[in-house]
Amino acid sequence: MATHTEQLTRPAVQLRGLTRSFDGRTVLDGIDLDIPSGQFVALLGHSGSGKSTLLRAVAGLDHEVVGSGQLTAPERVSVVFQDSRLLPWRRVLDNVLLGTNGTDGGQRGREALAEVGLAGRERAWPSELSGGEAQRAALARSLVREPELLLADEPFGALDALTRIRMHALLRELWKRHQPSVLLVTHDVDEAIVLADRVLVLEQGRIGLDLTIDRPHPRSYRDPLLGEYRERLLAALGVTEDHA
Ligand SMILES: Nc1ncnc2c1ncn2[C@@H]1O[C@H](COP(=O)(O)OP(=O)(O)OP(=O)(O)O)[C@@H](O)[C@H]1O
Repeated sequence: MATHTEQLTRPAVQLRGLTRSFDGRTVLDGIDLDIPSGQFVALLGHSGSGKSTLLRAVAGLDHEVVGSGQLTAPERVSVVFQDSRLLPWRRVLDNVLLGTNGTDGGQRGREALAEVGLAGRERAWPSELSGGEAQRAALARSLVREPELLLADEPFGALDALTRIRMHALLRELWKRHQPSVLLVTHDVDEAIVLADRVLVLEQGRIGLDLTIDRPHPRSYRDPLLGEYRERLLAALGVTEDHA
């Protein structure tokens, strides 16, 4: 049995030898990963490299991955996807409260909506929200569960560039306030280095690069030191910026 000290220092997420194949093709090839409690981690990789597969496994949504290795994750996990997945026939507050016991008359849901800047929109229908507002509502829905781990799969991928930047600030602010561990899947190198304290690159079924971003927050996209991280990540992804 784990001692009290071991429980306190144990990482929020612990993967050992996690493997997943589809039709005989190996997508995750023995992934080892520890995410300390409260760390904000971004996961980069080319399309088809297995980012969503890894996230789904950590979320407990992939039953076939069980038995391929060791997977430990917290009990309270929230997942946010690229589309908000709000139920169109429920008002915004009812969407946020979905799956909660609602014993406080929806108070926590109202607070979560206020936190993401949607106070006053509780009774709106999802169809009345913009894409950015719908993602804010999705974040509010994830918050009411007070997750120890927030998993986000390209949550801002469908938003315009300006909205995305505002959402970056919001996510970071929510993280600072609630301190969940975060695993954010993204295609966007800049998004990863502006938001995360650690960026992983998934390639050929393994973590090819594990980079700590040692810069204070809030980070500026124009910080020249972030440029160095950017180059390392692009190199790990095999991307050259030479368009000449
Ligand atoms: N349920 C499934 N059945 C068969 N193949 C799958 C399944 N889920 C994922 N795959 C395959 O596994 C590989 C990795 O997919 P995954 O969605 O994890 O990649 P990704 O890195 O998230 O890609 P993207 O950035 O394009 O979303 C792909 O080749 C995909 O076709």
